[in-house]
Amino acid sequence: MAGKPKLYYFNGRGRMETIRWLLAAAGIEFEEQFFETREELLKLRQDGALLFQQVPMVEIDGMKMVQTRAILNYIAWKHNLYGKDVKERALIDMYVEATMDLNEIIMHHPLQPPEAKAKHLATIIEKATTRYFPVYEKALKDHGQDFLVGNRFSRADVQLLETILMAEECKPDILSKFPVLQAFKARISNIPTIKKFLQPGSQRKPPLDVKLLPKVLSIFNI
Ligand SMILES: N[C@@H](CCC(=O)N[C@@H](CS[C@H](CC=O)c1ccccc1)C(=O)NCC(=O)O)C(=O)O
Repeated sequence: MAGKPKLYYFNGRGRMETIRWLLAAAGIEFEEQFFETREELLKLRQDGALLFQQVPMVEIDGMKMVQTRAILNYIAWKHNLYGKDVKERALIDMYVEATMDLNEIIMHHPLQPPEAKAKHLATIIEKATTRYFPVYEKALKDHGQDFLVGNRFSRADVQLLETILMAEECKPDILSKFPVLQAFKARISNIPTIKKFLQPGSQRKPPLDVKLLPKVLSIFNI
């Protein structure tokens, strides 16, 4: 039996956070190898551990997986969080690709220069409340079920909850016009594996501390 998955990244959310969420939701314990300096990233490269010289990298089932979506797809498929057939998977893919689009904007917020922050935040709020959240609100309202797809817990529920919580960090009342999403958030947050991940002391990471920004920028040579 392979050991626990091992995640290689800096000690922050970035692109690795959704992977942490999905492993935790699936009840899979994982280890983390944080790097603090660019030299540590370069060493991983020199060791040939990074297929495209980038992280996230996850050692799982004898593989050194890279590319966030590939890693997420593998975990979801392996732990039956990807629907019951190809059509449910197609719907799940549409929903999660959209959550990742919104996540991408949100995760880059801390990297914005001070003079661009207000406008960038306004964009996050506008996209979340006019393009993305109305779709999920309607989907849940129309089929009247507990979960987004096939009335069964899937990665779509996990990734939407992660995105909702990140959006609320940007604007605490961002769900004020989405009562069905408010109920969805409470319901999915109460799933035991997710409830545990939301407890203090779990491997869930906080929003990027602005004091850590210079370190992240130097690690990735941005
Ligand atoms: N397609 C791939 C892309 C993976 C990817 O962009 N990895 C990056 C670190 S994460 C990034 C760092 C700043 O951009 C970040 C950090 C914080 C927030 C958002 C992004 C990397 O390794 N940069 C070194 C290099 O590209 O030489 C995947 O989905 O896995």
